[in-house]
Amino acid sequence: MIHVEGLTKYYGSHAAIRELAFHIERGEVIGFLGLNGAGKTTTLKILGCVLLPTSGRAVIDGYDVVSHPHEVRQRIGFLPDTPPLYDEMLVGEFLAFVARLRGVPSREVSARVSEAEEKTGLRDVDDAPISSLSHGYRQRVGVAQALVHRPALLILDEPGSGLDPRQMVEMRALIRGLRGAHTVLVSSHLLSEISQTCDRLLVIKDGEIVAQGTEEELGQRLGGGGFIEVEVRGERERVLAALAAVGPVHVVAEAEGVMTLRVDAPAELRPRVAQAVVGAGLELLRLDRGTEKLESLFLRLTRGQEVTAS
Ligand SMILES: Nc1ncnc2c1ncn2[C@@H]1O[C@H](COP(=O)(O)OP(=O)(O)OP(=O)(O)O)[C@@H](O)[C@H]1O
Repeated sequence: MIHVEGLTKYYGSHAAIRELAFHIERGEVIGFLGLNGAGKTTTLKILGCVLLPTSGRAVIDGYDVVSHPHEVRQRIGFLPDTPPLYDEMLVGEFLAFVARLRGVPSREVSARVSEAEEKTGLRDVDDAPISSLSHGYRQRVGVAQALVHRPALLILDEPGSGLDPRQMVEMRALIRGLRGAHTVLVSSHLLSEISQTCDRLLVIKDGEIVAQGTEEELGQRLGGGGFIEVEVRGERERVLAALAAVGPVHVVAEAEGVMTLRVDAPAELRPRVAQAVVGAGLELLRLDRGTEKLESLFLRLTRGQEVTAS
């Protein structure tokens, strides 16, 4: 769906991105991760036909973004870092306007607007002025305008920007709901924002792709290997003995007979942790995959400590 080769963009003498190369299959949901200034927006604007590259090639659904921008624009929906919303319009009216602009036949506009509102949870604000919406709802309208013409590819530049934690949970659910109908490329500077939403991650640092793969693969490649967090009630020695069968165990906290522990093992071994605890007659209070560590690994990667690129 997206094929990028040697993509480079200079602003004056400064290379915002250098020799980017990656490939995204149809139907994939890809997270594009990098700290502020890493080059995410520059890359996404080139893919969105908003900016021309200095050199290199980006091909979307078989069409080159430089030589065939019209064909590319028909196939993509783009949420830029600042959504292009008209404050004085009503939500439904705005989406209908965008649908017509993107060539949706008049008789289908109303159904497409309803479909976009349904997907993004905007039904209740169809007749609300855009100016009256909260930031979270404005971001949803930004996503709705990107998908109202049913593009094969959705490019979302930091859809989580400025959202509070509850709105962030809703945005993640929204993006998960797009799977199947669209290929999605979504950027963020925080792993936690897109964690568990994406099939694969592309990590960009100082204008270069420094790693790509699933969260699990990146964790392993970065030396993390993943870990499992578990809270158990029971006698200390029995708890430790039961969990040691799964992997190396570290006690994180202990209070009033409840132990919080970290087991150094990949997240897929959670069922084994559960079996070990319950099988030993202990009480399992909580069982989570450890994501904090991956976040810190990601920060290490993007802040510049030595890591092998994939
Ligand atoms: N119009 C411009 N003129 C000059 N330099 C620019 C321009 N736009 C971006 N840059 C520089 O290019 C680099 C990459 O910027 P870009 O906006 O693509 O990064 P980003 O990862 O999207 O970061 P952010 O999340 O802050 O937008 C940065 O060093 C930035 O300062």
